[in-house]
Amino acid sequence: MAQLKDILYKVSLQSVSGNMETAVAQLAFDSRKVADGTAFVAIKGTQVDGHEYIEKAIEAGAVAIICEHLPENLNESVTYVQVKDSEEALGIMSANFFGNPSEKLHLVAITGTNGKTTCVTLLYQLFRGLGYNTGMLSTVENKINDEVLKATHTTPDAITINELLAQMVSKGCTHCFMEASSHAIVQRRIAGLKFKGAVFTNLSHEHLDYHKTFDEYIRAKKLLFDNLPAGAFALVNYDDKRGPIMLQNTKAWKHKYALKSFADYKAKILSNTLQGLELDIDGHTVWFKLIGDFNAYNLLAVYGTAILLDEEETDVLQELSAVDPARGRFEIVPTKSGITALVDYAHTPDALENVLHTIKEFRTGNEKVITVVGCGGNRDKEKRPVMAKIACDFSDKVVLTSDNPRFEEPDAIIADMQTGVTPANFRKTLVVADRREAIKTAVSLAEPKDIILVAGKGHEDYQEIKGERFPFDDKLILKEMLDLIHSQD
Ligand SMILES: CC(=O)N[C@H]1[C@@H](OP(=O)(O)OP(=O)(O)OC[C@H]2O[C@@H](n3ccc(=O)[nH]c3=O)[C@H](O)[C@@H]2O)O[C@H](CO)[C@@H](O)[C@@H]1O[C@H](C)C(=O)N[C@@H](C)C(=O)N[C@H](CCC(=O)O)C(=O)O
Ligand SMILES: Nc1ncnc2c1ncn2[C@@H]1O[C@H](COP(=O)(O)OP(=O)(O)OP(=O)(O)O)[C@@H](O)[C@H]1O
Ligand SMILES: N[C@H](CCC[C@H](N)C(=O)O)C(=O)O
Ligand SMILES: [Mg+2]
Repeated sequence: MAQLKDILYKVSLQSVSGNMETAVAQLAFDSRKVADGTAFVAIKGTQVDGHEYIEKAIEAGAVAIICEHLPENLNESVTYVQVKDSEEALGIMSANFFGNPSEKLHLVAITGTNGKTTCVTLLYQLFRGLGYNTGMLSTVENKINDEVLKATHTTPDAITINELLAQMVSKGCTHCFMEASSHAIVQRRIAGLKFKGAVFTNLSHEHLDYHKTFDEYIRAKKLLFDNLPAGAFALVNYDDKRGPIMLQNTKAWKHKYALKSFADYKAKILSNTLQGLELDIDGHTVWFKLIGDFNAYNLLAVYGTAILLDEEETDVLQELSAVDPARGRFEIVPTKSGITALVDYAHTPDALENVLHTIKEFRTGNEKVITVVGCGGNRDKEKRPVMAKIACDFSDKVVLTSDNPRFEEPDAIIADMQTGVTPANFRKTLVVADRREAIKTAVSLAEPKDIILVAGKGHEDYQEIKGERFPFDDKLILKEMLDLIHSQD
């Protein structure tokens, strides 16, 4: 139990009606989760306005209401607090409620269009290997040391973040690495957190359904750096056009990593094979298990972060050479058939191009590359034709299919993708809306030595259709079909 006034410490208040010493047992921003003694924060969302649920929250036992505008009739037994920005208030309140756990460990955020999960996963493994109690918040899973907790978002809501950080602190964690999605930054899910550092991976086309313009998307990412305190570090990819923009207005200590540009942390790719990458990092030659040029950037970002956290160069590189990629990222499905089958979470044009470019570097030219790809429903529509075009340009056969259609019709999403297929490429494409059948088709078309890429879902173990998540795992289905169709090869 904490007093309302303590939970509101550092929140800028516009008006108060009622008792600020009210005891608060829990916070909630969803009226359906309110119980006796709750402080309910009303948030204007993308679907509905939380202010419309204030009455419901009070009926369910809310003792305090935090909102941007007050309801007409006030309930005398409830404290009303008016704030300018409820999302920001929720962030700060959550941090206060859980005892500001981010101040009690080294918290580092990774942002960018691609590579966040990869970087936090590498950092988590690296710091575990270096002997630290470590936490991680990622798209794939959240972790407190070896304990695995299910993740629902790339960056959880403010209450969940702080609750998890508090658990990490109580379990002795000294470090936590988290992804900061652009949605989370704009929705202020990370307000109230104290970051030791922030890392920028790259920026390319994504989420314009939500951010509307590319400039707004850039601004969302930049906000993370603008809000860093002096004394924190900002580490950015200086080969990315937007790297310098991230550093423009930050008070943090500025650092750069790059393969091509002048930077504090530099790497050179010495060799790049299906077995891994050999890099020269700051004068040390090291082998890594990760595959593909783009992973050289991720490894370098992780190396720079570790050095900025005062770790020893050689210890870091030794540990890092043993770490595994994140689940569903360029993951090769073992098969005896001689077919190279892989699953990758590439769900943006840039990621798809990177992965297919990597495959192009390995292939001899005597085999077929068969790509299975779809685009998410109720998400950025502009990326659909672009992803179809990239898939066609880099593959010999493309099976266009579904990837979490959500509330859209799968055929309509595929039709949007097809507008990116040029007449010359048309003969390369097949449409199989059912993803399981699409994978089966790709496997049937493949012969020994061919390469199959199933893109877009990576670690996901579901297909989301009309609000329901049905079990679906690209890797398992790919394996099942390979065993079924190619067991005699
Ligand atoms: C578009 C988006 O980001 N939506 C997030 C947002 O919900 P919203 O704005 O749609 O909320 P809403 O349904 O309009 O409701 C508004 C308010 O009324 C409240 N309410 C609503 C109904 C009710 O009966 N009572 C009630 O109190 C809601 O709890 C909410 O506070 O705030 C919710 C609480 O934090 C999130 O769960 C929700 O994530 C949805 C499920 C989602 O799919 N988000 C994705 C796009 C997302 O966040 N993705 C990024 C990763 C992207 C990437 O990296 O590629 C992520 O960080 O996961
Ligand atoms: N540094 C990088 N640059 C470009 N593409 C990358 C990079 N790292 C990974 N990728 C590609 O992007 C895909 C997603 O990688 P990852 O899951 O690490 O990114 P993410 O930023 O966490 O994505 P999300 O926003 O969906 O959580 C990978 O499967 C790979 O295809
Ligand atoms: N974090 C991203 C993941 C997209 C993954 C892809 N499989 C899809 O569903 O579009 C999102 O929620 O937009
Ligand atoms: Mg991620």
